[in-house]
Amino acid sequence: MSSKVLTITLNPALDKTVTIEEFVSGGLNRIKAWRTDAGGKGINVAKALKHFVVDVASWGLTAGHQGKIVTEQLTGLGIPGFFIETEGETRTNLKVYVECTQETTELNEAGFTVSRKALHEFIERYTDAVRNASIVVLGGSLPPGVPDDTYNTLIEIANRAGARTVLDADGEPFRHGIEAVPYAIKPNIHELEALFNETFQTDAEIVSAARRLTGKGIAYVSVSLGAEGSILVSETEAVRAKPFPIVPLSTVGAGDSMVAALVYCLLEGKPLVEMARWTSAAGTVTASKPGTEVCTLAEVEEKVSKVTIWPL
Ligand SMILES: Nc1ncnc2c1ncn2[C@@H]1O[C@H](COP(=O)(O)OP(=O)(O)O)[C@@H](O)[C@H]1O
Ligand SMILES: O=P(O)(O)OC[C@H]1O[C@](O)(COP(=O)(O)O)[C@@H](O)[C@@H]1O
Repeated sequence: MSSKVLTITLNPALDKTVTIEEFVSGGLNRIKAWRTDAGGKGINVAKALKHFVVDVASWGLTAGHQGKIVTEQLTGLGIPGFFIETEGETRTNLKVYVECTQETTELNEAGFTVSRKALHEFIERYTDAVRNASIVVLGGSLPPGVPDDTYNTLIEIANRAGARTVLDADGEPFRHGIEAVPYAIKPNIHELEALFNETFQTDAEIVSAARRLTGKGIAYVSVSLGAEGSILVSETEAVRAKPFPIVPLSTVGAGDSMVAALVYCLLEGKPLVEMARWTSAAGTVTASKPGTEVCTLAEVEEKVSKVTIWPL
């Protein structure tokens, strides 16, 4: 394994997106259109990085027939993958897009139960692989059987190997992962608030929360704010990005596209202001696409100048 970027998805999914005109709670909802896409945070990051012509490999755990569909989709996209098989079945994550509100509602399953043997084997192979990676992206929920401190373990291994890490997770796995000091993180505002058990009303409050994290040694904290855009913070700079208007078709994968753009900017050595533009443009382009379809390089390049940026 010698890919420059390694993305890790311990809880992959087959994302099933259904489109309905309006949602009738407690009634019959007829599906107008549906599609399935390989999903899970690291997998989506790999899909976007492949579009960005970055040398990327997608690693993780998998199970069952749906797992084969996911890995076959990755192969079809030309993304090298390595997935340890475990018992059970890869989850289906249902995404409901309601046309009249232009909102996406997500119903994510817990995932397969992972044996100690499968996890141990994965960590052994990962330890070898990170020696050749320049950036490691870790993202998403942890399936049953995978301890909450697993991202902490994986980040420490990558740190020791000299690879930069990017973490995008939630709850306890996120909290533990942060203790290992990843190079960059991309919480959405809800994940940031849950981490500190506080609510943040203003940009200044978000920057000050992010600075508590850069103070621990995390180089970049990118906080996404849905349709409101994002805030990118380093130890010395903070920038607010406001996206151009779109018709949202599915916001699924928007956060993952931001992570992919962040990785791309790190590899390209772009300054923080450019990173803020690229991450915002990538997330917003993906939010304008159906299902778990992610932005391409040409689409993002066309939109970076349309992002409004100001310093905080
Ligand atoms: N409705 C929207 N309109 C415009 N841009 C959006 C919309 N939803 C998401 N985005 C873009 O995608 C980024 C990530 O979205 P967000 O929902 O915050 O992330 P996550 O998917 O990780 O929860 C935002 O910062 C923004 O740039
Ligand atoms: O592991 P989790 O937290 O359940 O999230 C998995 C889901 O998140 C996604 O990776 C999308 O994430 P983002 O919308 O944050 O980019 C889906 O493809 C997948 O169904």
